Amino acid sequence: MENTVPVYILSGFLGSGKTTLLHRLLDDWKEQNLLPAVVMNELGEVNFDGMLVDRSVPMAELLAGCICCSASADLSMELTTLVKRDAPDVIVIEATGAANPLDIIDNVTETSLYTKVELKGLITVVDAAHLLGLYREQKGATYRLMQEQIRSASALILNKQDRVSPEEAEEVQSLVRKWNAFAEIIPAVRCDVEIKNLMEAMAEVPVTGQPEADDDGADVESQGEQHASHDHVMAYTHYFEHPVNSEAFEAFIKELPNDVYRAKGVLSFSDTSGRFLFQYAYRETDFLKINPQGEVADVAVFIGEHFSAGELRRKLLRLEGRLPNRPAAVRRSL
Ligand SMILES: Nc1nc2c(ncn2[C@@H]2O[C@H](COP(=O)(O)OP(=O)(O)OP(=O)(O)O)[C@@H](O)[C@H]2O)c(=O)[nH]1
Repeated sequence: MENTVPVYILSGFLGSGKTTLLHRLLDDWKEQNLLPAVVMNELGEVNFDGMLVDRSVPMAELLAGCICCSASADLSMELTTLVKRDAPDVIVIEATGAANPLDIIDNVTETSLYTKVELKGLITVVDAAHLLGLYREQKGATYRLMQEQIRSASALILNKQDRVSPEEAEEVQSLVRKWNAFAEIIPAVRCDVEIKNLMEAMAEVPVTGQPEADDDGADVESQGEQHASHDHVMAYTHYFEHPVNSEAFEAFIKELPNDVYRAKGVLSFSDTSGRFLFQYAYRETDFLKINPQGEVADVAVFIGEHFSAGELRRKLLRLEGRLPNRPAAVRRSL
């Protein structure tokens, strides 16, 4: 097909490194004088990742919902609008970490029936340490979703190699190979991969959206539960009215329950100047000093399963020196 815009999907569980890879892809395309466009999807109400993307990159945002179910009609519309309005050379879709890629594949291929887009690849970024942890625990829904994301990939980045030993790296690689016999597996730290090799590897593997069933029969089970696999994922967004003490905030993050597996936010601290983008993924925290453009509130999003949003809210209000006016649950129902 001529004059079609290649589309790449970035998949991978929450916090695995998709945005880290996105920046590397964008830099590479810009170096080649190509105009990339981005579709970003977040479970929360705020697009923190988008704040760090160069303003020259056309962007569509699908917020407060998962692209693979509630936002799927919007995805087609956003793709069509981007192509018509910005004429990009390439489009990359960063799905939420809770998304099942099969639905996104369906959506993009359907869009290509009436808009000149062509799905060229699906890159799944895997947090090697997190996957190994879940494999050892055989932990339910998240583990199955990760399997699904790995099976659908046309290239796999086995990221966060700095968090596993060489023996564990080998163990996780053979596990991933068992679930996906075709995709190139590229081990990486901070998704530092040769983009040219990544693109060439993907060109060899078609994106079928029809993962092979493996010998444990888990595929049949997970296909029947495509949406159920992440229905239980919830997000709580907290808007700050006052700066918080940085040490007290770090202590709060350290004590987050295991059911909160991802958090991000923009914060001002009472004991240090400037504003910070904070990231929390699988018990690791990063703070990056930033200077957001335009109006950006101090806000944090917490993502996980079955955690008490009311409890988090109360703790954060205490950190801010505000007393809770009323419990979060009551507030939502008004
Ligand atoms: N230790 C370690 N941390 C990493 C690596 N790659 C990324 N990170 C950090 O992991 C956190 C999550 O990275 P992101 O690139 O934002 O992950 P993501 O998949 O886009 O996250 P969601 O959009 O929330 O699903 C950030 O704090 C990164 O700096 C790695 O190889 N090793």
